[in-house]
Amino acid sequence: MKGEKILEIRHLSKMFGKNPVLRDIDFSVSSGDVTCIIGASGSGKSTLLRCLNILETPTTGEILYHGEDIADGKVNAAQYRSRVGMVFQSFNLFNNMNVLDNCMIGQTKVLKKSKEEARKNAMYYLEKVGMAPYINAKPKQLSGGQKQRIAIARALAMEPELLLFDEPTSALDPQMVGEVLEVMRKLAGEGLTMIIVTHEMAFARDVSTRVVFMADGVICEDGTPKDIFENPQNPQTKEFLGRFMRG
Ligand SMILES: Nc1ncnc2c1ncn2[C@@H]1O[C@H](COP(=O)(O)OP(=O)(O)OP(=O)(O)O)[C@@H](O)[C@H]1O
Repeated sequence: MKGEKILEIRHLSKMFGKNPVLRDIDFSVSSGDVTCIIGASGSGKSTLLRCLNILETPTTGEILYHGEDIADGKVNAAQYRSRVGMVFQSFNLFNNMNVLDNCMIGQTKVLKKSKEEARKNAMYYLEKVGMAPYINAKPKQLSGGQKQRIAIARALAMEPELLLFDEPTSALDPQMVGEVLEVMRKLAGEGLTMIIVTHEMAFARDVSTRVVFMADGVICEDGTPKDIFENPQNPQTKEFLGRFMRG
């Protein structure tokens, strides 16, 4: 249901050794939100996203998924990830499988769907990202932009409640960035709930419903794209966006 709270993060901190990478993070995500997380390199954006996908364990704090703490080591990570999916910078496709099998395996193994149903579903989402003609190809035969569109179709085929994107265009050649952003823009338009860590400021400004600015492991500012891009309040946000505007 639109507006229903999906994730609530409370007092989340993460240390790598003695290095505090996330400090007292509080924020929540509701159905229909398209949240872009922006900030300088090393500010902790990817680490936060990885905590939300149980790829990192917070040092302290809670991550509540519909009220249940997923940071306590007790949840079934594969089941959770079928509800809260993730798209990675480096695609993470199975290179020995063709495109169709990449988009079916999670559905048959984790969701226990029949092959027939999984294939139908995979085709639907491959169609959506414009990759249906490539079902028999192996990832190594495809461009970075095509691989990322398959990774997105694979994640969508699980029909997640929330999809996390960790710098999905950072590993792509410039001419392929647009094709992936276009797919993401379409998904946002269709109401998919997304959290996107990105350095694509124009995308954050134009597509998101909400922008979170991070610096040094802290959320400095959290608001609408208009708030953040036209009237930032925090000096670090101003400085960061000023640098971006100057190119
Ligand atoms: N596994 C790890 N072990 C030790 N330190 C790590 C690890 N992962 C990340 N870090 C450190 O945590 C800090 C935050 O990294 P993170 O990748 O979350 O930042 P980021 O904002 O996503 O940066 P970028 O925009 O460059 O991807 C950095 O100082 C990084 O070196």
